[in-house]
Amino acid sequence: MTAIRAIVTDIEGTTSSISFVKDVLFPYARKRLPAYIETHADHAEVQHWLHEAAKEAGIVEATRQEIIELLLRWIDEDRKSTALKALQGMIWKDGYEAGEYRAHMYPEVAARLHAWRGEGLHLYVYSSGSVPAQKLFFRYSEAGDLAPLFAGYFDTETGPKRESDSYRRIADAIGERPEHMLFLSDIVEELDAAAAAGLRTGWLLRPPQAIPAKPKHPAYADFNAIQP
Ligand SMILES: CSCCC(=O)C(=O)COP(=O)(O)O
Ligand SMILES: [Mg+2]
Repeated sequence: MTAIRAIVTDIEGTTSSISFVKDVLFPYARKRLPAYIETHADHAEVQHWLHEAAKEAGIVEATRQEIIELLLRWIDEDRKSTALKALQGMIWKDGYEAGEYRAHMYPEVAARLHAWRGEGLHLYVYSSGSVPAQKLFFRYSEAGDLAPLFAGYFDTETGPKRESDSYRRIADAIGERPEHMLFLSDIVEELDAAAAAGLRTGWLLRPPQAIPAKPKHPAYADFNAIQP
């Protein structure tokens, strides 16, 4: 079998629990988003993402209040909007820096990432969370600063996670052939897209989820079960 040289990992449901994202990060951003936008309305980056959100919603002219309500609705719907994710990331920064939370890591993840890195594998992240949010997530993790382990980060600016072209772009960006790359995720549609681009796949089915008798992708209960 072709050697794996690069591992690309999803975050939510793969390295970390869905509940940390949904029950800690999303409510933190939801509570602070209206005030954050009001107080940062003259910041170029905030203006850019508010404009992108309006464009995504097909709104030609909107008041700031209407955009805020739109973004709050998208948080509730867990919409994987690049604009929303960028704004959420800016808000989460304050919470990490103030020590209000640290990113959850499943217990074996940090040691396994260190081991893979020690074996010479190159590690990357591909998540719907913005690249700045991903960097904060691994920098302020429960298992310490894991950010130095990663050679690169990709978000939906590279493309949607359920489209195979996104994985081809990641392969091009890191200069690796798809068959030497392993993509880890909890979402079958993401794994299908990665496999269609020629990547190897690993399906994380964290307990209490059961591993099916004939899984559609190689399936693992945790990172220790993966042998790249
Ligand atoms: C990077 S931190 C927050 C994660 C997030 O907002 C999200 O939508 C996670 O999606 P994933 O693609 O990692 O399942
Ligand atoms: Mg996921």
